[in-house]
Amino acid sequence: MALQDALLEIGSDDEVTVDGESLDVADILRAQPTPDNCGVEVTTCARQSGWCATRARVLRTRTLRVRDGAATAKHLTQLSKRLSPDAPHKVLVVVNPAGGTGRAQKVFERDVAPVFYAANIEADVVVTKAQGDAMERCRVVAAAPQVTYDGVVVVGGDGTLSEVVRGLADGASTLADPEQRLRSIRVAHCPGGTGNACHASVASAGGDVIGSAVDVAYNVARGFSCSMGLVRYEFGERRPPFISFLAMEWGLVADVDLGSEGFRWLGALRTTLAAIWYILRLKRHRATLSWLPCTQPARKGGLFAPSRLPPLGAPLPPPWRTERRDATYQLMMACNVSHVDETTPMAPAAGLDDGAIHLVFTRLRPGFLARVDLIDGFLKLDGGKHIHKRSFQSHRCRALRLVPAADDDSRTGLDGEAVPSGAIQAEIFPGALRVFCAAPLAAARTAVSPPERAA
Ligand SMILES: Nc1ncnc2c1ncn2[C@@H]1O[C@H](COP(=O)(O)OP(=O)(O)OP(=O)(O)O)[C@@H](O)[C@H]1O
Repeated sequence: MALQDALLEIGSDDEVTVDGESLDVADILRAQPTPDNCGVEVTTCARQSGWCATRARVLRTRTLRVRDGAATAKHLTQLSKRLSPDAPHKVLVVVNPAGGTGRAQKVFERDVAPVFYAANIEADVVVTKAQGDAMERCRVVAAAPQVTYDGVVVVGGDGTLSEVVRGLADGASTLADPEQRLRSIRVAHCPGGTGNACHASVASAGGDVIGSAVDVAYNVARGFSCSMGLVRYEFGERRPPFISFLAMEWGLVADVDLGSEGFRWLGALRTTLAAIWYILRLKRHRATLSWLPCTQPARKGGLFAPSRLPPLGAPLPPPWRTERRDATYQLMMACNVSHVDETTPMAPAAGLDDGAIHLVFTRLRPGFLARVDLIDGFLKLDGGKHIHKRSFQSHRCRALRLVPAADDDSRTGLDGEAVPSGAIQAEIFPGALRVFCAAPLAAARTAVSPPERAA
């Protein structure tokens, strides 16, 4: 094996240098001595540097000169392990070959599997064959008497992740301590779908590069994780509750997302064209919207307990706030995370576990000016600047209720999936899930934003 003409040294303070240049121990995934013991083979996953680099992490293996290969490799391995005591040993990887533009399998093989191999993580890979596969597999995993996997890594879109989260929650619900079981199986989202909202929200909160599956795989390999809230949507007698990690969409946004399902082959262009189409033929969406402001921090726990909300149909006591009955809206989103796809921070202020649902809606006077305003809002979505427009209202809340008017036929979507329209209400459960994330986010204490003052 050819040795590179670079010398690796470990200083007395455990600082590692290669030809005098500092090497971050946290970037080292593997270190092995060469057969002649004159070198060490080091695999790193470090951020690219240089003016034309994207900053995304890159896996790289180099063979470097050292004085004692075996001793150096052992020392490096110890230093690296000390930094990641929670690194997973075994994970379940769920790949959806039908997600997005069908690149998930390639993303896994090219970007994720080599990182797991270098980090010595055992991976059981499930390639889904149809809708529901991921949910069923995760249900079985979470319901098992013993935890088999330290984490589930999704390579697909938000639809697949939604199946994984709901499957884990459903499986965990059969056990005596479902909340503990759900939190014990950490989840990661590698971008392999169209929207990849969860990935984008976690990456943007942790300073990772949005769209980089290598960054996600590195976080998994290191075992860094943080808490994330989940939202439980209730439909009364109509159907069982829905556990959501992402968002509820209603009105124009639901039309754009759900109404353009058949045009997935257009990629990101699908939503742009659909937005123009649905804004031009703007519909009236009428409903009664109420929410419980964040006057107190949300209570921990309770995701698997009976609902704490007043039954659907029962009046809402103060401090619930209600907009006008059967008011006209154009769009309404209730976001649990900041992004609704890789380029759209619909609720830019949303933290991963800030104990709040971020409501965003517009109530414009129907007409030509409403269309102009909405197009302007959509153009500002990329930078999250829509939120500064007067027409876009945003509120942080712990719970919400949406009751469409009797003659309203607007679509409703949960985590990108169409659900039957009708009255719906929801509550946030902070800290219900753990997700793999970048080191700074894992290190930061769970920041629950301060309560809003009562209106
Ligand atoms: N082998 C398969 N064939 C067809 N559909 C599948 C298959 N495996 C999973 N699915 C379903 O495909 C749907 C969409 O997948 P996914 O969410 O991964 O991609 P996407 O919709 O392109 O991305 P996003 O949800 O981020 O917009 C999911 O609801 C999932 O259940």
